[in-house]
Amino acid sequence: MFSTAFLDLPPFVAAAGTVRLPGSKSISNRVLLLAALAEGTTTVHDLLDSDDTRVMLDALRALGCGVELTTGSTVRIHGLNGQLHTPQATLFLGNAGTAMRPLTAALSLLGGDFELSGVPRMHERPIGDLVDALTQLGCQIDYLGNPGYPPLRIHPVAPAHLTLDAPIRVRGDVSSQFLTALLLALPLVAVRDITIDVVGELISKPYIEITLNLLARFGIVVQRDGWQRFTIPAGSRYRSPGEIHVEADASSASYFIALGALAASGGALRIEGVGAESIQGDIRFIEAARQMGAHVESGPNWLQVARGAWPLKAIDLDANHIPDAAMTLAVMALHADGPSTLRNIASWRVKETDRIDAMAAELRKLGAMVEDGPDFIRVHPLAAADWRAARIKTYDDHRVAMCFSLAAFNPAGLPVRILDPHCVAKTFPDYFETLFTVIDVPEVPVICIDGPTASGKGTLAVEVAHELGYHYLDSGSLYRVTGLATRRKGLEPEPAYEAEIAALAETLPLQFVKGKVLLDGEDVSDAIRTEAAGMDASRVSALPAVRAALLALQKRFRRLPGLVADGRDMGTVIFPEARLKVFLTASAAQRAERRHKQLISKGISTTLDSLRADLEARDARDSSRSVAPLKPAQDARRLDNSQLSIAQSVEQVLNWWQETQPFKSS
Ligand SMILES: Nc1ncnc2c1ncn2[C@@H]1O[C@H](COP(=O)(O)OP(=O)(O)OP(=O)(O)O)[C@@H](O)[C@H]1O
Ligand SMILES: Nc1ccn([C@H]2C[C@H](O)[C@@H](COP(=O)(O)O)O2)c(=O)n1
Repeated sequence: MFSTAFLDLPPFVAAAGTVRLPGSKSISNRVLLLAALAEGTTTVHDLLDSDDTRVMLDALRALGCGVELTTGSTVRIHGLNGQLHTPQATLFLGNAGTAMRPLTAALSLLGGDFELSGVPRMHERPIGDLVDALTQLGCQIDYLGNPGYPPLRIHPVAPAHLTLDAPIRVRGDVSSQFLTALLLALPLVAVRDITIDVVGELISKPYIEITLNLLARFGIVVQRDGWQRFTIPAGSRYRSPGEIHVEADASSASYFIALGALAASGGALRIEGVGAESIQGDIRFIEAARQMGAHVESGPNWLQVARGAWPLKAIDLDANHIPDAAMTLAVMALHADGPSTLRNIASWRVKETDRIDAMAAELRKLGAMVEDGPDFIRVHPLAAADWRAARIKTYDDHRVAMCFSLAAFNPAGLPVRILDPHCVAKTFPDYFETLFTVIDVPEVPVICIDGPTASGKGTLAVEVAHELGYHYLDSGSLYRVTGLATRRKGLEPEPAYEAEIAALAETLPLQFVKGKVLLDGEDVSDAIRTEAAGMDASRVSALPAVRAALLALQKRFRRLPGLVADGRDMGTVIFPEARLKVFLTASAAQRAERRHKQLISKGISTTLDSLRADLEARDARDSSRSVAPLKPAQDARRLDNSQLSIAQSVEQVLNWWQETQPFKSS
């Protein structure tokens, strides 16, 4: 997951390959609650691991439910059988509507003292209609902040004091989660038939279908009269199905379906974990994508997508049945042959953010003309000349972030900056990493930092890579490991052994794991950092065959979203086309002092004078060798950091990097 302040996506040109999607959030959180309320143990496979499921799991633990995390994405839930072990708890539910709404209903009926709160946005998301419905039953719930919104306090009520004989009326036109919450919770008290009447036109019906489907898996068969009346039969009891598999998230599939529809070439994009037969309503995104021209095939638990019509065909769609996935259509609409309108999407306004406002504002930043109203959005296509490189605000809304990643696919070849990319953790923590496995870009960005020993290249490069979310290549470590392997083989790091050393370098069993350097599984991170190892590295690095042997390995570090590489010849030989090359220097006295401090802090005793002599000897060898000598690239920016702190050096390089980017500071 990217925890950086922003993530820059270079322009995409093609997409192909296979992605496996994480489990559905809607199914995961419903299954967790049902498993917790049920009798027996439920093993849940392919559970989504995300912010929203984590708050649900934490809440269940706080309520005394046994939660065992087994392998990977499998969780075992020991059901409470409708009886609370802990009738008092304070639950923080983040921004997870799929936890807040159903838990409010279930805990109101279970009899206990509870406080439910969330992040500030959760306290702006309405819950009054659900609280009103529960109050009709006799539940006692207080608002701790604004009436109609969390946080809430739930007071215990004896089952005998609940009024179950009259139909419970609940509004269906604000959020279908209110009805879902009642359907999931009312079997707890079904000593008689309990009827729910929906007031107003029920929105997002497919989500109710998921609820009914999963209730049936847990032994509750709800009788339905159209979409207006639902009856939970007397004597309903939750029974664990034993094992249950969570389908991959159909809403998450929408980004990859769109990608397949947008990708010009490169073959088809295969999506695994969800197929057209899915129980999730958002799978009907396929119909909308096909309507726009996408070529979509499906089989059991898979989808395959390729570009069909181009430009895409504009649509005018009542998107009430696919509220989440429909956001993806708004970005696809930029490539359509006319304006596209998404209607009946008022629920967008009460989601993680006001999604109509958010989508309109960010699409406009890309240069698009957008019209919007209380329950619709109309997006006009964007001509190549009108696209702008935008910094996309994500409003702590995972779907805004994921949708706008698709804007990196544009005819103008412009990058997109996604601000606060970590918001995808709500439902798809590895979204960007997954995206990077299937997209093709003309150029993966590289920043080169070259310079003499102890100038601070490594420190600077690691920090810059961290700020940008880029990969890091410490090319010196490759020569250092080669030097170590040379010694271990009983060879001298000299020209006489050039061929043998090059053969060693070619097949180094090297791994970089969590900042450690492993040689054949052994952690050699400290062994390669001694001054003697540095000297050996310098010697082997002067051998042309060794440099050639390490060339391909270094180039393989260039992966999305970008690379910061440090060494001696990053800008001159390995990545000569890099947009930013920095040649970092500091006075010999400063460098010797820094290295001295560094070694002392590691418990290695040495003297300043010997260190200075060593580093000057190393600089001389590195600069005078015949192949790839240490020297600034012609277009390198020089930075003498003798008088700069590490933070100042990092800031300078990041500023230079920003200067190479087309983003306006809007
Ligand atoms: N601008 C700076 N101001 C003060 N100290 C710094 C600065 N940059 C780096 N240092 C310190 O100098 C020491 C050497 O830095 P670093 O290991 O990053 O250098 P290097 O150029 O990568 O060395 P080598 O080429 O030998 O691997 C570290 O202890 C680091 O914290
Ligand atoms: N791109 C590179 C990186 C390193 N070397 C050589 C020369 C150095 O003295 C030695 C150790 O590098 P360090 O870890 O100090 O950065 O490796 C090189 O020739 N080319």
